[in-house]
Amino acid sequence: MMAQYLALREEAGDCLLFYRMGDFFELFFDDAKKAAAILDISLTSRGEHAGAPIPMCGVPVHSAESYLARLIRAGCRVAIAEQTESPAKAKKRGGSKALVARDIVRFVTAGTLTEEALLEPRRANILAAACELRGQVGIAACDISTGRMELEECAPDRLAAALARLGASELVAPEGWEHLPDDAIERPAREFASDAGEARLKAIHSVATLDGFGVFSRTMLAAAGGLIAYLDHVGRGKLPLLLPPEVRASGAALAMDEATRASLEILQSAQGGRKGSLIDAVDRCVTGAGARQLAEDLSAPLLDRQQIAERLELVGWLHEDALLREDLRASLRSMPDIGRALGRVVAGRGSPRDLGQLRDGLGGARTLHERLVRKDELPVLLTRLLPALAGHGALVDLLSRALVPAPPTERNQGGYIAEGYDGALDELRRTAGNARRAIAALEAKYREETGVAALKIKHNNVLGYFVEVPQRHSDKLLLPDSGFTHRQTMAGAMRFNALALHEEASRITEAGAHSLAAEEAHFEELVTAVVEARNAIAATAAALARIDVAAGQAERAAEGGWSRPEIVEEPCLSIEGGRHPVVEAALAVQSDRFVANDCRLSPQDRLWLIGGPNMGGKSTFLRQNALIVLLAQAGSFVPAQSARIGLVDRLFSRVGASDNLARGRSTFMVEMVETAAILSQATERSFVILDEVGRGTSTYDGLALAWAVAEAVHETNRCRCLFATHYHELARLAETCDALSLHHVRAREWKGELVLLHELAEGPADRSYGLAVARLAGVPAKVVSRAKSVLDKLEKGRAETGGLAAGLGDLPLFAAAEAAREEVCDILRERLKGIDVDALSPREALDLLYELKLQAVAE
Ligand SMILES: Nc1ncnc2c1ncn2[C@@H]1O[C@H](COP(=O)(O)OP(=O)(O)OP(=O)(O)O)[C@@H](O)[C@H]1O
Repeated sequence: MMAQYLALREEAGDCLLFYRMGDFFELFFDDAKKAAAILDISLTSRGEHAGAPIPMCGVPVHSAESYLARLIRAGCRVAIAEQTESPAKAKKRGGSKALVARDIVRFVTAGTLTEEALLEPRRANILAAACELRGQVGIAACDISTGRMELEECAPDRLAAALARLGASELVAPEGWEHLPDDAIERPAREFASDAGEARLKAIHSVATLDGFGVFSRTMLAAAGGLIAYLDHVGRGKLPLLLPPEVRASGAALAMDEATRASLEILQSAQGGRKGSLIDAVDRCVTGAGARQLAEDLSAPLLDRQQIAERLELVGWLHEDALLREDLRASLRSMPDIGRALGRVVAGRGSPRDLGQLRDGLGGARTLHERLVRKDELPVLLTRLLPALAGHGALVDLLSRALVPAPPTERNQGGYIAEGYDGALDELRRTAGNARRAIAALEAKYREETGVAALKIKHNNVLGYFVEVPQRHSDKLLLPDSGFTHRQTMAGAMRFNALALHEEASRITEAGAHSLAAEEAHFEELVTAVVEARNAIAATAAALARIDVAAGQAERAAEGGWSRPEIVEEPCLSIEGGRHPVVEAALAVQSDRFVANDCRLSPQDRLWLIGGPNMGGKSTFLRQNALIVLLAQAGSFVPAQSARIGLVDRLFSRVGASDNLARGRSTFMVEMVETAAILSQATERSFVILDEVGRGTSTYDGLALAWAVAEAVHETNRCRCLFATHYHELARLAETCDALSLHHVRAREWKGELVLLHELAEGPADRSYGLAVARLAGVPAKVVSRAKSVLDKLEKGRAETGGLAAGLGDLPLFAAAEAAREEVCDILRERLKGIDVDALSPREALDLLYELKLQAVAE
C-alpha cells in the first residue's frame, strides 16, 4: 500500500492527497498534520515508515464536502484518489491480499469548484491564466461554475490592474515567467501555446474557426491554451462547462488599478469582508446570479455612453413602475440558479435536483417572458434580452414530464423519474409495489399460521427481508416442517427465512435494480438534452441576471432617493447633493443624518483643493464622488439629487500613507509608487482623488511633494481632481494655477467644543482644529494644553518668517520649469539633427563630441 500511496502522493504534487479507504478519505504524513490543524480533527498514526510512526487523519466520505470547503478556504488544493475497482474485483485479480487499484480522479482547487456547497452564491468564482507573447500579456478567465470565458490582451504594466479587476480565486501562469504574479500557480510553459489553445477551443465548441466568437490574438489563445490545459489537469481529462469565449477589448472598461479598487472598497471593505463595501450598500439583487453580475459591473464600469444609457434606461423603467418591479423581483426570487446548475450538469457532477432547477428556472423565465412581452414601449436593452428568456419550451416540457416535482440530490436511490414518463419503469415499480404489499400480507398470514402475534417481517441491508420472532416463540418456527429456515439468533429474538418471502423479496430486488437502471438511462438522456442546449441556457441565465441587476438598482434608487445620472462627453463633474452610500448607511444605523454636498468640476475649474479639520468629512467627500462616477458608468442610479458626469476613462484613488506593510514596503514608499502611477497614467478624461498625499514623510518633504504633485496634476495631467490636504500652504497654488480652486469642510467651535458640520464650502480652511479634534478624541487635557503652547510658539515663528511656504510664490510653475529644461534639450537635439555622421572624419567626430558635451554641461 505504501508504494501505491507514495506514487499517488508524488503525482499530487503540492496538493493534499485524499486517499480513499472504504468509507473514509485518509491523509498521511505532512498532509495529515496540515489538514488536522486546519480542520481541527484528531491526528493519529498508522504503521511505520522509515522507523517512525506515520501521522494520519481522515474524514468520512459522506461529509467530505464540508471538510473540502474548509481546506479550500484555507488556501489548500486537494487531490482526490478514489478506489477505481471494487475489493471483489481486486481479489479476483490478485488473490486475497491484492490491493484495490486507486487513481487520482480529480483535483479540487479554489478556481475549479462547481459544488453548490463549496461556492458562494453571490460571488463569481474565477480561474485565470496569464502568459506573455512578444511583449504583450494574454489573460484567459473563466467561471467554471457557469462556464463564462473571457480573453483579453494588455501590456505587461497593465497586468496587475487587469488581475485586480478579475479578482480570481486561482491564477495559473508559465513557470519562470518574468512577470509571474504573486500567488500564481506555475505550470509548464509549453502548456501556454496559442496553436494548442486555438485547437482546443475549436474542438470544444465544434467549430472550424473561432471567427464567429470574435477576433482573438495569438497571445489570448496562448493564455486560453494554458487555462484549458490546467482544467484538463485538475479534471483529469474531464472538462467542465466552457461557453464560447468572449473578447474583452482593452479599454472597454473604466480603468482602475489595484490600489484604487482597494481604497474605494468596491467589493470588499478595508477589513476584508463584504460588509462595509460599496457592493454591500447597493446590492438589492434577489438572485445569486444577479449579485454576481452586479459585482462584475462594479468591477468593470463601462466606457461606452450608448451602453451606459441602455442600462440606465432599463433601471429607469423599473424605477418608475414599482408594481411591475415588485412583481418581477418576486418571480426572480423564486428562481433557482440555473447558470450554476448547468455548470454542474455539464461537468458531469449534476444531480436530479439540478435538472429540476433547470426545469423550474427555464419555466420561470418563460413565464416572465410572456408577462414582459405584452408591455408597451420596452427599453431597448430589455427587447434585446427578452428572446433569451423564451425558446426552451421543448426542454422544459421534457423535464417536466420526466421528473418528479422535487427531485433528490442523490441518484443512487432512484425515485426521481416521474410516473407516467416511462411505461416500462412504471410496470417495474408496480411489480415492486405489489411484492411489497404481498410481503405485508405474508406477515399476517405467518402470524395466523404460527399463532405468534409478535411475528414481524423486517428488512436490513445485510439480510434483506426476514421473519423475526421473540426468542420464546421461536420453537414453532424451528420445527423441521415449519416452512421456515433459521438465519440468525439475536439477544431475545430469532430470525428466519421463508420460501414465499424469499420469492417476493427477489422480485423487489430485481425490479428495483431494473428500475434504477432505467432511471439512470433517463437521467443520461436528460443530461444530454441539457448539454445540447447549454449555450442557450447560459444566455437565459445571463438575461435573468441582467434583469435582476436592473430591478435591484431600481429598488435601491427608490429606497434611497437616488437619481439617474446624465453621462456627457465634456470633462465635467457636476454633482448636486451627493452622498456616500456606505457612510450614509452606517450613519443611518445610529439615526444620524448624512450631509449631502455638491461637486462642480469643469475644464475651467478642474482641481479642487480641500482643506479643513480632521474628521471633517474630506475623505468621505472625495470617495463619494469617485463612487458616484463608478456607479453611473456601471449603469446605476446614483446617491445624489442630480449628477452630470463627463465620461471618465481612468479612475484613481490614493490615500496618503495607507498601510500596506504586507507587501514589505514602507507606507510612504507605497504612497509614492501609487502617486507616480497617477502622474504617468492620468489623462484629461481621468478623475483622480488624492487624499493627503505627502503626509507620510517629514513636513517639508511632504509639503514639497504635495505641492509638486498638485501642480503636475494641474499642468500636465489636466484631469479632474479632488485633492484633500492639511497643508494650508498649498492654498497659495491658487495664485498661479487658474483651474484650481480652494474649498474646505466646515467646522465651528462652540462654547469650547468642536462642531464638525461636514459641509463643504468655498475658500481655504481658516485653521486646523487639530487640537480640538485631539480633545474630542480624549487626549488628556494636560497634553492638549501643552500642545497649545507649542502651537502658539510655532505660529509666532511662522508669522515672522512667512511660514513653511515662504518664497514659494517666486517659483516658476511646474510646466514653466519643465519648459526651461526642455529648451536646452531642444538646442542639442537641433544640432544633432543637423549632423551628417557619414561625412565626419574620426577626428571631427571626436571634436564634435567634446563640443556637445561642453554645451550640455554649460546649460
Ligand atoms: N457628509 C457627511 N455627513 C455626515 N457625516 C459625515 C459626513 N462626512 C463624514 N462624516 C462623518 O465624519 C467621519 C470622518 O469623515 P472623514 O474620514 O471623511 O474625515 P476626514 O476629513 O477625511 O478626516 P481626516 O483628515 O482625519 O482623515 C466619517 O466617518 C463620518 O462618520
